[in-house]
Amino acid sequence: MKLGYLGPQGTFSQQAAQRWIADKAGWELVSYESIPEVILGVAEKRLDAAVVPVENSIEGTVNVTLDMLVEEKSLSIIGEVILEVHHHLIGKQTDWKRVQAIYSHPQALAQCRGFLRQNFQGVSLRTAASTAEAARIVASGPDSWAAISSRFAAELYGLQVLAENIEDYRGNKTRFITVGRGPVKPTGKDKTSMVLALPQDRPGGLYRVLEEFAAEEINLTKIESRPTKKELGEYLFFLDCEGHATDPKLSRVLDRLRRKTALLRILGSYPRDMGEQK
Ligand SMILES: O=C(O)C(=O)C[C@]1(C(=O)O)C=C[C@@H](O)C=C1
Repeated sequence: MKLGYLGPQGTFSQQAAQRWIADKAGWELVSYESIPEVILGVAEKRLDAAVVPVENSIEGTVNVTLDMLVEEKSLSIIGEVILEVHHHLIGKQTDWKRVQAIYSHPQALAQCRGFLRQNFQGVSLRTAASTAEAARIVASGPDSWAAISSRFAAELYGLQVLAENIEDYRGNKTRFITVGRGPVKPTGKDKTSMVLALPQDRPGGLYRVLEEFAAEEINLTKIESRPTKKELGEYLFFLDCEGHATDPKLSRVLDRLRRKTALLRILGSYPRDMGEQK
């Protein structure tokens, strides 16, 4: 079975993918160059599943992942991995004064924005397809280039560490989801993700959705809105809650929501990552 991830070797996505298969047999990892390509790989059945980042504790949602989940209707979420993310400034040499360009993935640059503003004002910030790709670029470029990447990538691409743990807030975590083909059996410690649209713009529309979760005492773990892309001010709502869609309480809620929404799609019920969650 093939599990896709955002490569090249040494990305946080690879670490998350390795965590997801740690207790499973028969999976091999396949590297892709972008998040859309890896998700399409699953939709077009070249892959059995893929691990992709969906949100970060500092920078928020990875929009492309949510958008592709809506577009690719054959996909469902079958797992999650929460990873602690520590960024390091790495390069061919360790003198900060010689750094003229810093490469990284936009999410990583954003997670270290304060550090960069304080210490590298005026230095050119350049985006790369992933943190490991940034390390790879720096390894084959001049000494004045540096990358924001993981320690693992530094070792892999033969680079040195100029500064450690440069993320702007401690406890930086990224949540990844495994996108594949469902359904997944209940484990008793599950989470359900869904996307919905309200029938019309009227007072209390979202409240009437949320009251159903409150009535059954179901804990919501996330709510997020994304534009429908059709009309300014029109939104899709992404909700995550505790429980499996087949649990009696949650399936009662979902039945009632079907009558209260213009669109309701269950993106998946899957085991929660309890590993790094407090
Ligand atoms: O570039 C990587 O290493 C990735 O796996 C991507 C990614 C992301 O898009 O959020 C994953 C974890 C970190 O939040 C930074 C970058």
